[in-house]
Amino acid sequence: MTVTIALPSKGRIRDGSIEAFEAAGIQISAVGNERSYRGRIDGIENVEVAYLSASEIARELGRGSIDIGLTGEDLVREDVAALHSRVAFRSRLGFGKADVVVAVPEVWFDVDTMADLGDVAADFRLRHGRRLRIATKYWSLTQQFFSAKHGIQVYRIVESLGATEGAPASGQADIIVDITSTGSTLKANHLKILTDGVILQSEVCLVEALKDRTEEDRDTIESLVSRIEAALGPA
Ligand SMILES: Nc1ncnc2c1ncn2[C@@H]1O[C@H](COP(=O)(O)OP(=O)(O)OP(=O)(O)O)[C@@H](O)[C@H]1O
Ligand SMILES: O=P(O)(O)OC[C@H]1O[C@H](OP(=O)(O)OP(=O)(O)O)[C@H](O)[C@@H]1O
Repeated sequence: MTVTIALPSKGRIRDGSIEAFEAAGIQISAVGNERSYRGRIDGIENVEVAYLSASEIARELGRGSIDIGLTGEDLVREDVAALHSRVAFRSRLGFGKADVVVAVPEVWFDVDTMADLGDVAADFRLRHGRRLRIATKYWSLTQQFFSAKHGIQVYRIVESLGATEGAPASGQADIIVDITSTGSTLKANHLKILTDGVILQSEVCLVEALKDRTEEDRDTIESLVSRIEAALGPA
């Protein structure tokens, strides 16, 4: 059998992923020409490398169509349903760090916590004739955090696939749930993070799809995981 390992083909976590493999002494060579989206690991016969986008890696891990992948924890937690039965986070790799946060307009002076926001959400329809709108691409993380964790049930998610921080100013939403690293985009858009509004501290992880495997494939995976862990640290 063949073990398929997926690495980001582009974007902000691509270079760090390649460096992680180099640090572990794992050499990848392209199959076919230099622009090929498939590769092999030198010295290990039964491994195929697939280059996919960060969010495709999360999705394919959930489907079990790849065996291991390097991608952001936020994307895996957002995209994979029944997470614990489908994937295992094997190592946290220490790069691609960013927080998924709840942010509200700075001018909401009396709203600093999720409890304050819960009060606002409860009164919103009475005051404004509609539910509180949250702009985000993180539907699932938002629902888990608002409904399951904080018991806030009355809100509406407005899907936003880009420039989410602009949604409150443009009137498309009231508040946002988005990723932040330096905080400068939030600041530029006059938004503040609620004091208990950090939903997830994400970073790039080495993630394994949970499925039945031959002993040889399991050994191959364990050997790759331990080489990367030795170079970059365990989960
Ligand atoms: N400042 C940041 N802004 C957005 N994402 C960040 C940031 N810092 C780290 N990340 C992480 O980078 C990952 C997304 O990377 P990137 O946006 O490059 O992917 P992509 O290839 O564009 O994704 P897609 O699969 O949607 O095309 C996420 O896991 C995210 O948590
Ligand atoms: O906290 P900061 O350091 O300001 O980073 C956060 C911002 O960076 C990303 O957007 P980016 O402009 O990179 O575009 P993208 O949404 O296409 O990834 C992300 O979506 C946030 O908007």
